[in-house]
Amino acid sequence: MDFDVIVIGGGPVGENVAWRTAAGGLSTAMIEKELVGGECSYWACMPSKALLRPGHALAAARRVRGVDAGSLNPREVLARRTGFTSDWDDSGQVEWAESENIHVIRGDGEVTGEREVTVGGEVHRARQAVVVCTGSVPKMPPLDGIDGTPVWTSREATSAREVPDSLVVLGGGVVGVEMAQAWARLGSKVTLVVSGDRPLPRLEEFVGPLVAEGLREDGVEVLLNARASAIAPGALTLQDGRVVRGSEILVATGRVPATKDGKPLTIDDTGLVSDVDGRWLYAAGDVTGRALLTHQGKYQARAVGTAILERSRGFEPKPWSAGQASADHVAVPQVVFTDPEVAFVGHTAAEARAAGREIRVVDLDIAVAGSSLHADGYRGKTRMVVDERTRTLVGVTFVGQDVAELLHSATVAIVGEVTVDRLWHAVPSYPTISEVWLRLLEAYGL
Ligand SMILES: Cc1cc2nc3c(=O)[nH]c(=O)nc-3n(C[C@H](O)[C@H](O)[C@H](O)COP(=O)(O)OP(=O)(O)OC[C@H]3O[C@@H](n4cnc5c(N)ncnc54)[C@H](O)[C@@H]3O)c2cc1C
Ligand SMILES: NC(=O)c1ccc[n+]([C@@H]2O[C@H](COP(=O)([O-])OP(=O)(O)OC[C@H]3O[C@@H](n4cnc5c(N)ncnc54)[C@H](O)[C@@H]3O)[C@@H](O)[C@H]2O)c1
Repeated sequence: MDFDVIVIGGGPVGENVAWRTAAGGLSTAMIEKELVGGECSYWACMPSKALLRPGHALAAARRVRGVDAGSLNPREVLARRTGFTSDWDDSGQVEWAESENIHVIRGDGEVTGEREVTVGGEVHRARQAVVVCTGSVPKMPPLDGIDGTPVWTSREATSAREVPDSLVVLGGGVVGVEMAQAWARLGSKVTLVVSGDRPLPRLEEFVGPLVAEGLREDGVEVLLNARASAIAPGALTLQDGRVVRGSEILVATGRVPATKDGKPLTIDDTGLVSDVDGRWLYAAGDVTGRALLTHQGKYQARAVGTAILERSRGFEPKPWSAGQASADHVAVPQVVFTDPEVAFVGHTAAEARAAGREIRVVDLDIAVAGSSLHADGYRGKTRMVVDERTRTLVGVTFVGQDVAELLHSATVAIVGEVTVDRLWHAVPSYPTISEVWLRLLEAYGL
């Protein structure tokens, strides 16, 4: 069949591209080989956060004197999680797509020529654009025995129907720390194997140790500088000869783009794939390797959808217009949903220095009236990285209970290029944790 736009991959990113082009009047098909809604809805963001939230609610209640906190009921927690995945049934999302005039095609889509996509032997043509939104897949480390050993990936870790007695988690990235805490709080005996000196190594250096401390308080054994060399059912061998055992082993050592060669599709800010002539092939989301995050992929999707529509009408999108994902370079926000929570946006101090910026770093404990009311003995830290030349923020990190909702303030400040002098006039309400902004600016010297 012929369409104006063909989107390959019906995850959150593909859905958003298709939604935008269909709403703009372009006939749009979306091809999905598994479940419409993608990784995020069924095996990633939603079920992982559903597994974490009950434990966080309980921990929060226990930190307020006078509250008689109960305990977790793992069966109910798992049932609530399953509710968020609609029991791995995508009929609701298919219904939504069709109600938005998106033509859903089931099957494995492949680009077989210019503006041509083949699904199950049937060739479809796109008059305007083909958009690749195929996401990413787990990356397996080169360990002896990895091929013959059944392991958990993030899929099993988010969809398991029972709490394993014990769990070994290999990899101290975001998936590793979130799933280690979720399953530990549900009663599993968890060992987290981290190859470096701290988990979350790409974040500000104070983040990983605080998260490791939180995990240890939940009974997780955190092994640092522990390099794995071999794997067998229920046993992970480290390079120093130690063997770590568990009823399941979760391999959480990163993801690779879902392309034939595992390489990302490099794009410009309108989503056009580099080195392809004719301006017809676009990509967005995890497959581009830009930021493996649902919200940022959906932002790219909105840019791609807008760019396709504008080009179909003879216009060229400009930087920072809705047709370009300009913020990808300056302000990608992310929350790690552990307890303590980690929320950060923009560049770390190390990244800013490496980029040659003249910066000033302000570090503070989160210790304001709002935090002390929020939880007895509240512990948290924050860092603000300021470009001294423009007096604007380039990065902000918060670590502590319930800091996630603080993050958007930092994102707005960075994207808006608000100077610290003007930020001074954004008065945080008393007594909220946002008062930490005032303390940061005072510590900066205002
Ligand atoms: C455990 C875990 C937790 C996460 N938690 C968060 C979080 O809290 N917040 C956050 O922002 N991000 C989170 N992420 C990242 C987030 O899941 C991804 O960034 C997001 O799913 C990317 O969306 P996407 O549409 O690009 O890809 P996907 O969600 O992977 O969707 C791609 C879709 O394309 C389909 N597909 C692939 N190839 C083809 C083909 N050839 N033909 C047809 N269909 C195809 C796939 O079946 C899939 O449905 C998490 C990831 C993991 C693993
Ligand atoms: N809350 C969220 O936003 C959220 C949650 C989960 C995942 N995600 C996204 O999904 C993506 C994938 O997450 P991830 O945790 O799989 O990847 P990651 O890249 O964040 O972390 C992988 C970790 O594994 C380590 N590692 C790699 N090879 C190893 C080996 N052989 N032995 C031991 N450790 C090894 C790496 O040093 C790294 O710290 C992330 O980029 C993240 O953006 C986001």
